[in-house]
Amino acid sequence: MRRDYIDTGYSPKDTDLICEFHIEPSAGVNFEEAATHMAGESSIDSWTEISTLSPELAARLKPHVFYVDEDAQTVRVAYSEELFELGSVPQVLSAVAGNILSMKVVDNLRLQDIAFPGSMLNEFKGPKFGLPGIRELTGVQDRPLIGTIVKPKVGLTSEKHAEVAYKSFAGGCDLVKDDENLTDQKFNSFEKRAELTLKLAEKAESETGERKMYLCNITAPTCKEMIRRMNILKDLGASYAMIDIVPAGWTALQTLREEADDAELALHAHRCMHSAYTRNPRHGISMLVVAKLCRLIGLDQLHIGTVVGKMHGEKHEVLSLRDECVLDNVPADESQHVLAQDWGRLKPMFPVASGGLAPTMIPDLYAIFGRDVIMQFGGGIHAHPMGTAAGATACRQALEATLEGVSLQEYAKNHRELEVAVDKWLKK
Ligand SMILES: O=C(COP(=O)(O)O)[C@H](O)[C@H](O)COP(=O)(O)O
Ligand SMILES: [Mg+2]
Repeated sequence: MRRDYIDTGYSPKDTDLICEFHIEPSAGVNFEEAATHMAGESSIDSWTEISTLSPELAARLKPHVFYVDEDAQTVRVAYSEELFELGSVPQVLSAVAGNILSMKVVDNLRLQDIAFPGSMLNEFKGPKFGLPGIRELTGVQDRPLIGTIVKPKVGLTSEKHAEVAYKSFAGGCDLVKDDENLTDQKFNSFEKRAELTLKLAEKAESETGERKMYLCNITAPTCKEMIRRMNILKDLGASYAMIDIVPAGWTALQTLREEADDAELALHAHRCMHSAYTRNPRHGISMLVVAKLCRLIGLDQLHIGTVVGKMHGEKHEVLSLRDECVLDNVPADESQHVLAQDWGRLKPMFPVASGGLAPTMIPDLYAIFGRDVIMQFGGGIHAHPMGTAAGATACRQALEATLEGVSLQEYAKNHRELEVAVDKWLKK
């Protein structure tokens, strides 16, 4: 292992890929030793001196640990772009989030953020629709979008699934999605579900005069099957496809983005399983990195948390995720371990807030996110005492009240569905 990776006098080149790590050395290992091993193992080196690593090669490709803050247990590393297959997310992760997470010299190690150089951004398509394109597609320009997830998560027949989706659309939802664990089960085959639900989405469109988007889950055992399902949606006239990004994997996402380009399908990124590596603030990979990789590859909308719902995610973290989705230029924020990122030509993604939400939380959600958010209510719609359609209507009424600056209680006086939702969910 070379000893010259710590290099606080180094100023990163514009073409360098920069990573910020949280690093906790194991007992008996000093901080710089751990950082040195981490830098070497994530680039060109091994655990011991290797005769095959010539000084010339090392000088060209060695990483530079240019920022070291032992008190904050934080280092930043600049990597030459030559170390990477510029258009490959899997290869980047194999380098900067691969072996190093397993090393004995650290007790904990977390990849907090990656700042991508322009040379890498140019290798990726980014979102095809993105936030502006989704507003175009749905015809909803000046308010948050309201979505639901058909519940129960799984178990309904295709006919029943389509019926629940129709009621959600008719009641006022802009989007209806499959749940993350519904793909192609015997009780509800992908093809039958897609066909029946898209037909009823169309019916709801003609009845309501509003665009109605069905997000069918194309997560599949192989990329070939995923693409076949995507093409079925395209042939059925769908506008969207949904994918479980973590179980499906990064190669699948890059394949999907390539194939979806001609299919003109907006891509909804469900992030189930992300907590396997994002939840521990001391070890793993941050959700910020996941979000940035999704924008780089080109998903159009991404779950980022709710602050007020059932899933973990503090407000500052959720807002950092929101900014990374929507801003063209993200400023550095040391307190949140966010590196500066210029997104160049890559479009913004639509943030999605979902998980444990009830219609009565809409004022809080709007206060947190503003207009550019997709608010998704699963139980919050399908547990409404008057049924699914009323649950969706209660969400639209709560949103109308919020946008008009009227309290829910006031607005509920002449909006029955909201009144029932307030009785059920507003903390007394
Ligand atoms: O089905 C739901 C929410 O259903 P419900 O509204 O009934 O809780 C989603 O899978 C979660 O939002 C995922 O969490 P996250 O959005 O944090 O990834
Ligand atoms: Mg779900």
